[in-house]
Amino acid sequence: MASSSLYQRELAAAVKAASLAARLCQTVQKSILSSDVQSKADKSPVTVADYGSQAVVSLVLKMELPSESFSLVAEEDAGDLRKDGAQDTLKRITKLVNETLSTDSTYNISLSEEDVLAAIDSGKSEGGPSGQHWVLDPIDGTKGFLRGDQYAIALGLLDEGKVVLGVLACPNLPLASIANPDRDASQDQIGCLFSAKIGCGTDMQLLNGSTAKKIHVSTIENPADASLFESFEAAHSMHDLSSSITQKLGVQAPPVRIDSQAKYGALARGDGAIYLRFPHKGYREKIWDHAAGFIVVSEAGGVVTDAAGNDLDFSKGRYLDLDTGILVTNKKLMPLLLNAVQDALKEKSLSTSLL
Ligand SMILES: Nc1ncnc2c1ncn2[C@@H]1O[C@H](COP(=O)(O)OS(=O)(=O)O)[C@@H](OP(=O)(O)O)[C@H]1O
Ligand SMILES: [Mg+2]
Ligand SMILES: [Mg+2]
Ligand SMILES: [Mg+2]
Repeated sequence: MASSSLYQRELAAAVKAASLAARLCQTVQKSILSSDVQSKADKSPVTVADYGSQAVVSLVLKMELPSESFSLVAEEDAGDLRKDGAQDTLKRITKLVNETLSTDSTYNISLSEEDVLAAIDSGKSEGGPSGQHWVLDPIDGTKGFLRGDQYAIALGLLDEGKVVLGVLACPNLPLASIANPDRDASQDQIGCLFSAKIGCGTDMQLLNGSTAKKIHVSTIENPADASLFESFEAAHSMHDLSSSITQKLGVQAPPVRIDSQAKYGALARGDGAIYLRFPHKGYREKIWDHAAGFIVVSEAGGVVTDAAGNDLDFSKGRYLDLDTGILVTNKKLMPLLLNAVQDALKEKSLSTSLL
């Protein structure tokens, strides 16, 4: 067990940063305008909320931890916002950031557009195996955010290449199990925050501030009783491959498809027992898409590996170097899951070599 005071200030700062960023995202999601959505060079969407959330997290961490050196590896950068024609968008982001920070009575500041650009661009660190680095996905699941579905603000801290704490704010995740088709959605309390610190377990609280309780992964041992999470977007994970794996395992329930690292949070509290992610060939996973989710699941008693059963290595810079895909489940099911994955991958490579 790690000492309970280790990383305590950092965890409190991370919870505050992610909660304020979630507030900004909720404001934007309520009033999403098509002009708020831009397309990055790789055609993926980015919104005023992605930029605003990144600025808020960066500013709050710096204000809460003023004496510490600051390194942030984050998804977005302000390059497009500095271009001609982006002035109105930048104005809107700056207003949103100032309004969000002013909801916390301890902050009495007014940021300029240049301050906001600088806060966004402070996320350009390369990370790596030495020292401490914050890792941020300001909105994970931007497509889900745009659809009004699940998304997460995902913030982790690396120390000497290892994830030592993580916070996942999931503004649209119900408190009740997301995998239960019989739940009455109109009765749901919505908005969950997961937090984990190395050696200290995982907590969940309502985003609006209820007291935290410890959560644990599912104790299911028979794969027939397990349910599966996977990406909502088929472009992000091969649904046919996870379907052949779950057939081998005898999983009965249909897959639950939700966006973002909300899948890690839902698995950490036992809503489902397996999360499979198989990106199409050539895609390289980024550390911000997994760091917070990884520790939220690990500290809740779960296991996260690549498709060959190797631990994830967050010390290699902005990308995760891994074999084929990501598997998440409890300790009892992992050996069975690994066998099924290996079999399904062998069959897939045989069938493609016959084409
Ligand atoms: N081609 C491809 N393959 C795999 N993954 C990709 C791909 N393209 C994008 N991404 C990343 O997926 C992140 C969204 O997470 P999920 O796949 O879990 O959710 S979703 O179902 O796609 O909404 C998403 O995170 P955000 O950009 O933060 O939304 C991306 O980092
Ligand atoms: Mg993105
Ligand atoms: Mg992401
Ligand atoms: Mg993102």
